[in-house]
Amino acid sequence: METRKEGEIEDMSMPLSSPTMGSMQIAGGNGFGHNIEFMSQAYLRNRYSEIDIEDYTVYADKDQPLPIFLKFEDVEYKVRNHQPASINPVRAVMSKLASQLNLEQDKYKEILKGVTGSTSPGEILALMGPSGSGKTTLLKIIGGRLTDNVKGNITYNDIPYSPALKRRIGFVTQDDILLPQLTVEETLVFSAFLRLPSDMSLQQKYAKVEMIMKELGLERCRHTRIGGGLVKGISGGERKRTSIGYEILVDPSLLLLDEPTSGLDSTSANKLIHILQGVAKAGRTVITTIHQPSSRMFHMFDKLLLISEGYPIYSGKGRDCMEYFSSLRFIPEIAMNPAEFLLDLATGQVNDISLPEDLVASQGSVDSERAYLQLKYKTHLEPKEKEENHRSTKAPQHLQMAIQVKKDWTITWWEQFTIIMKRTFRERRRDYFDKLRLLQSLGVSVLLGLLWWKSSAATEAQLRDQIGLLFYICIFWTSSSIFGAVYVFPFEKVYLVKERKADMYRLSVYYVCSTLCDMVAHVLYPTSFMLIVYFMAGFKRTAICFFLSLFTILLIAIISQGRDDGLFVVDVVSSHRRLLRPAYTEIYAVDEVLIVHVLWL
Ligand SMILES: Nc1ncnc2c1ncn2[C@@H]1O[C@H](COP(=O)(O)OP(=O)(O)OP(=O)(O)O)[C@@H](O)[C@H]1O
Repeated sequence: METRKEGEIEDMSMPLSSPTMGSMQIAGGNGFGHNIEFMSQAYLRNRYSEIDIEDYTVYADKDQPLPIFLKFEDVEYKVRNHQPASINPVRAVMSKLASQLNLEQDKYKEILKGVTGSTSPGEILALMGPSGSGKTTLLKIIGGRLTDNVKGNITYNDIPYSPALKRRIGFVTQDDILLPQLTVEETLVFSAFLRLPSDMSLQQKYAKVEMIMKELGLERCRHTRIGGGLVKGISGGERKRTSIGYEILVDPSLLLLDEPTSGLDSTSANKLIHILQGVAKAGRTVITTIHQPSSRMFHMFDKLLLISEGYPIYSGKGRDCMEYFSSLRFIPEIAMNPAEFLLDLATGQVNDISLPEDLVASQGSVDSERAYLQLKYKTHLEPKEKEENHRSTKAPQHLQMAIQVKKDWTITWWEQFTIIMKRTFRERRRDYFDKLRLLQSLGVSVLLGLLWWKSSAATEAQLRDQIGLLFYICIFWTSSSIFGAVYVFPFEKVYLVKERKADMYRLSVYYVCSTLCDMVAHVLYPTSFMLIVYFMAGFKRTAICFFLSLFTILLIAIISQGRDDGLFVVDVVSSHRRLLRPAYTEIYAVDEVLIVHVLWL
C-alpha cells in the first residue's frame, strides 16, 4: 500500500483548524488519566455512526492519537501441519505443487474459522475463550504480526493494514519481552525517550514515566532489574505491568493486549482494567484477550467476542450476553460468574447449565453443544455484525488518509543513537566486565607467553615459530569475537524483532550501537592480552612494532564482531535468511585467508 508523507496528507485532506478537543493534546502528549472525563465526552459525541469530521481535524497534528475504527470480517487462518520433509526431491516438488493448488486441505490445521467483529475508539473489546481457541492468533492478525495464510477482510478506518500503522499499534505480548539487565525505571525511561514526541521536554517525559509507574503500582520496584532466565528480577505481575506501561506510555491509537491480567491478584487486575478503560475513553481502541475475568471486570468491557475452537459463539455488548444465551435457553442452574458461564459454554462443560430442549432431545455431546452454539451464532448474530459493519458510515476521508501516513520518527538518527547506545551499554556492561572472561583472556595470554617464552626470529625455523604464534593469536581473536556475537545476538534477537515490529528505531542505529558498544570488550581484552603475550614471547621491543601488532589484532577483533553483528541483523530482517547461512562459512574462510596474508606481509 502506498504510504505518504505526513505533510502531503495534511495539505490534501483538509484545512487545519484549531483543535476542537484542546485537552486531547495533553492526553496525547503528557496527560494520561487526568482528562479522561473530557475525552470520553468528546468520544461519546462521536460514536461510529455519527462521525463529525470537524472534530477530527485535531489528528492532523502528528502527535495526537488517530482514532482507529477497526472492522474484521470472516477472518480465517490456517497453519500447515508439521510433516517431516520428504527426502525424495520428486515427492517434495509434488507436495509443494499440491499445496499451492490447495489439493492438500487435510494437511492444514484451521485455527480461525470465520471471525467477524468491530470496535471503535473509546471501547474495550474483550476476546474470551478457552486456551487454544485462537484469541492470540486473532490479536496477532489484527496487529499485523501474522499475515501469511490469513483470509478475510480487516480494515482500519476502512483501509487494509499497512506498515504505516506500526507506530500506531501497541502490542503487549503474553511473554513480556523486556531487556533483563535494565531496571523497571530504565526500561520505561528508554522507551519514553525513544518514542515520545521530540517537542516534549525531558522533564515532561520523566513526568510521564513517573505517572505511569504510579498508575501501575511500579514505584516499589522501580530500581529492580527486570531479570529473566537465570537473572533474578521483578515478580511476574510486576513484569506484566511493566510491559503494559511500556506500551501505553506512548499513547498508541490501537492497543492490543494478550492476557494482561495473568499473574495479577484480583485487585491489581481490576485496577489494570480501570486503567485500560481510561486509555480507551481517552480515544484509543483497546482489544484484550482475557481468560477468566471477575464479574466486576467483566462488566467493564464494552464488547465481547467469545471464541470456541476458532469459531465465534458470541459477539456483541458484554452486558447483553447473558440475555442472549438465556434466549437460547442456556441458563445457569447455580449462581455463576458470567465469565465462568461463558467459558463453560465455550468448552462444552455444561453440567450446571440447563440446555435448550431441542439440544437435549438430540442427545447432546460436548461437540454437539458447541456446534449448536456456532450454528446459532451464524444465524442470529453474524448477520447482524456484518450488517452493522456494512451499514455504518464509512470513516471520513481524512481519517482514511491519515491511517496511510507513516508517522515521522519522533527523534533524529543521532538522538536515537545516543539513547540506544546508553541502553545497549547498560544491558551488556556486565558481560563486558565479566571476571571469567578476563581470566580466560589473561590465562591464555600467560600460557602462550610461557610456551613462546623469549622466542627469537634469528633463524628461518624460529621465524616460522613466531609466525605460528601470530597465526594463533589471529584465530583466537577472530573466534572470540564470533562467539561474543553468537552468545549475545540470539538473546537480543527477540527484542530486536519486537522493537522493529513497533518501528521504534532505525535498524542502522541498532547495528552501529551494538558494534560500537562491543568495541569496549574488543579493545579492552585484546589490549591486555597483547600487553602480556607480546613481551613474554620476546617480540621486537620497539613502540612502532608493538602498536602495529596491537592495531592489527584490534582490527581483526572489531571487524569480526562488526561483520557478525551485520550478518545477524541481515538474518533477522531478510526474507531469504536461509540463503545467507552458507555465506557465513565462506565469508569466514575468505576473512581468515586475508588476515593471514596481511600478517605475512
Ligand atoms: N504456527 C502454528 N502451528 C501450529 N499450530 C498453531 C500455530 N499457531 C497457533 N497454533 C494453534 O492454534 C491454536 C490457537 O492458538 P492461540 O495461541 O491463538 O490460542 P489462545 O486462545 O490464545 O490460547 P491461550 O489462551 O492458551 O493463549 C492452538 O491450538 C495452537 O496450538
